[in-house]
Amino acid sequence: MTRGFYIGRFQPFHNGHRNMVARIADDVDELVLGIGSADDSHTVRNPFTAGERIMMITKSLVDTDLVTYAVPIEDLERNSVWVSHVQSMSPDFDVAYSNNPLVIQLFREAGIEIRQSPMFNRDVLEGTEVRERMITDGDWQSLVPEAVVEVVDEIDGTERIQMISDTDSNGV
Ligand SMILES: Nc1ncnc2c1ncn2[C@@H]1O[C@H](COP(=O)(O)OP(=O)(O)OP(=O)(O)O)[C@@H](O)[C@H]1O
Ligand SMILES: NC(=O)c1ccc[n+]([C@@H]2O[C@H](COP(=O)(O)O)[C@@H](O)[C@H]2O)c1
Repeated sequence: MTRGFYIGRFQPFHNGHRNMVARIADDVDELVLGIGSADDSHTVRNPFTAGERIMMITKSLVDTDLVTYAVPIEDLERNSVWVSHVQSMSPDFDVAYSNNPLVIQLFREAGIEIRQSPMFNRDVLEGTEVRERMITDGDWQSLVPEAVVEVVDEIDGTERIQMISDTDSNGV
């Protein structure tokens, strides 16, 4: 039995993430999805709470063969102890997945196997692009699983991000 760990902010969970999970499913039996920056929400870069992101992920992955767990991971001031922090919150895992250079470096230094995947259609499958389209009333729905559209609608997510973008000067 192999268990993987895939960390991301998932703001929101989009089709690039969904494709990455499908690819990871070829390697492992179980997958822990780490909800990064779990303590952040209601900003333009991190509009959704950890709980809302867990809803998006759980509902998007109901039809996968994998056993999945979503675990919130708060940010820390110290990168040097971040991997230990992740391990303290997550079920044990054999291999980690990320395309983020800092995350890759930190897992490597901790002696944990880390695998990257190709980027899927990265010109549009990017959280920043999805959030930008939400703010400008563009077509963000085609970039995310149907279940994410339903969750964003349930929580009035586009109204939230549009309101925040008027007051949060930190950009998308
Ligand atoms: N289109 C994609 N194909 C494959 N992997 C992706 C894709 N988009 C993001 N990832 C990877 O998924 C992980 C989590 O990504 P993250 O939640 O930061 O999304 P993002 O699209 O990079 O978002 P943002 O634009 O908000 O920074 C990272 O390792 C990231 O490189
Ligand atoms: N020191 C830290 O808290 C630390 C270090 C590396 C990554 N992270 C987090 O891991 C996640 C990585 O996900 P992304 O690949 O989506 O950026 C982010 O939430 C990021 O904040 C945190």
